[in-house]
Parts: sequence; structure tokens; C-alpha cells
Amino acid sequence: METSLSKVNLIYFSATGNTKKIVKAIGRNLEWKRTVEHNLADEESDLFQHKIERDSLSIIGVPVYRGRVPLLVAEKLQKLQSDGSLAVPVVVYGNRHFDDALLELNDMVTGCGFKVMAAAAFIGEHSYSSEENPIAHQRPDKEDMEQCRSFAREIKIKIQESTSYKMLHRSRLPGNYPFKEHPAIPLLSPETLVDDCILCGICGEVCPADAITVSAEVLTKKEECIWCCACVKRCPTQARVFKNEWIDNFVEMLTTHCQARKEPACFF
Ligand SMILES: Cc1cc2nc3c(=O)[nH]c(=O)nc-3n(C[C@H](O)[C@H](O)[C@H](O)COP(=O)(O)O)c2cc1C
Repeated sequence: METSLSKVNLIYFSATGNTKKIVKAIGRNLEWKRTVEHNLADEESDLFQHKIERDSLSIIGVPVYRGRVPLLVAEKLQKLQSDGSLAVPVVVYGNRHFDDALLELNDMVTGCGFKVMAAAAFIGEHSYSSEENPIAHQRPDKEDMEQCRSFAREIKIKIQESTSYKMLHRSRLPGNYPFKEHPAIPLLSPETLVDDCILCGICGEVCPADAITVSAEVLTKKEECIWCCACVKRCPTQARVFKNEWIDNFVEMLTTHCQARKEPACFF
């Protein structure tokens, strides 16, 4: 690719893998010589140690939680520093809505010193989707991947056509400021069915909030749990379950009202 940009950063948080898939698909289709992946859940990441290179483009992806950027992710994002390098904020939501999340991510990214050239909202399987209650089940799918390709193509054209990079103005993004409040939620977390648990430790490894410790039994710190369901989705014996009245009612609402397929939205 003929451009003065030396590098693409793929920066994401992705508890159940959808955001990662989308960000990587956009990155792949940019076909840059040098592409570096950074997982925001990785505490050791050198991402926070120095400013992002000025001649780089960062695709920054986060999932939508309750119409916002998840609090845990917001804390991490605030530590990023840029000197005016280009960024593309991307949110991934579970076919309900992304509400204020893209506008919020845009504001965070500009607050860190990035210049936003484009943004997008994609759809991924809902964290509470299951075979019995499918919500955006198995998305992103082939069509979503195709949309990642055309989004990347448009970014590429924009970069190749101009050296001054016309920026995306926040007024083009859906969402309202002040952002919707983070609602108060009950102190709940997935539980372990002791008879089915083989103490393999995978739930502890995949938990992005470090809420689970596995030794002679599985211990979950409810106050740390972000309800992401990574432990539920990755448990090899289906021993982790998130079933309670609150979640069951919520899943019923999603299953009833969020079946109509939503499509990705891209902004330039
Ligand atoms: C606590 C929580 C809140 C969520 N809130 C929303 C929401 O407001 N709108 C929506 O459409 N999806 C919502 N989702 C679904 C996720 O955005 C969706 O599953 C996304 O694909 C997860 O991305 P990941 O696989 O990268 O973690 C929520 C999921 C969780 C765990």
C-alpha cells in the first residue's frame, strides 16, 4: 500500500471473541505490511508504556455493554496516548442497539489524542445467546465479514486519496451526550455446577476481569464479574451457567424483541 503510514495497530477488548474477529477482519483487509495486534485485556501489553506512533493507524474495537463502553474497558482505554495519529473506533453489539457506545468510544479516543478518520458499529452474537435462545447467533457471519472488507476498502481509499485525511466529525455519529447512565445491577455472576466441573481452570484463564480462581473449587468474586459470559461460553463441560430470574427475564426480552437482523453501520 502506497502511503506514509508505517503501521496498523489492531487494539481490542473482546471477552467472547466477536470484537476480535471484526477488528482482525478489518485489519486483514487493509493489507498493510506491518500490522500489530494488542489485546486490552493483556496487563503486560507495552501499549500503555509509550505514545502510539504518529505515522500509524489504530483500529480500536470494544463490545457494547448496556449501550456504553464497558467500564473496565474505559479504564484501560484512558491510558492510551497518541500524538495525533489516526484511529478508527469500532463497537460490536449483540443486535439490540449500540446506543451511545460509538460516540463515547469516539470521544475517548479523541481524548487520548487520536484523530478519528472513520468509525463503525458491527454485530456479534449476544453474550446471552444460546441454542435455545438465539440472539444474533453465530454472528459475525459471512455477510458481516464482507462488510468488514468493504469498510477496510473505503478506509484504504480515503488514506490513499489524501494526505490531509479529512476527519470524521462526532456530529455524524449516533448517540447522545450526556451518555446514558450505567444502571445499577444486582450482585450476580455465573455459577459452577460442581458435578459437571472438571477443575480444568479454563474459566479462570478466560475471565477478563480476573474474577475467577480455580483450585480445589471454583471461586467467583461476584463484585468483580462483568457478566461477559466468557467463562460460560468457553467451559468445555458446560459446568458454568448464568441462570437466575434477572438474566432469564432479560434473555426473554432480547429473544422477543431483538430477532430482526441489524446490519453494520459505517461512518466517514
Ligand atoms: C453486560 C453486557 C451488556 C450488553 N449490552 C448490550 C447492549 O446494550 N446492546 C447490545 O446490542 N448488545 C449488548 N451486549 C452484547 C455484546 O455487545 C455482544 O455479545 C458482543 O458481541 C460481545 O463482544 P465480544 O465477543 O467481543 O466480547 C451486552 C453483553 C454483555 C455481557
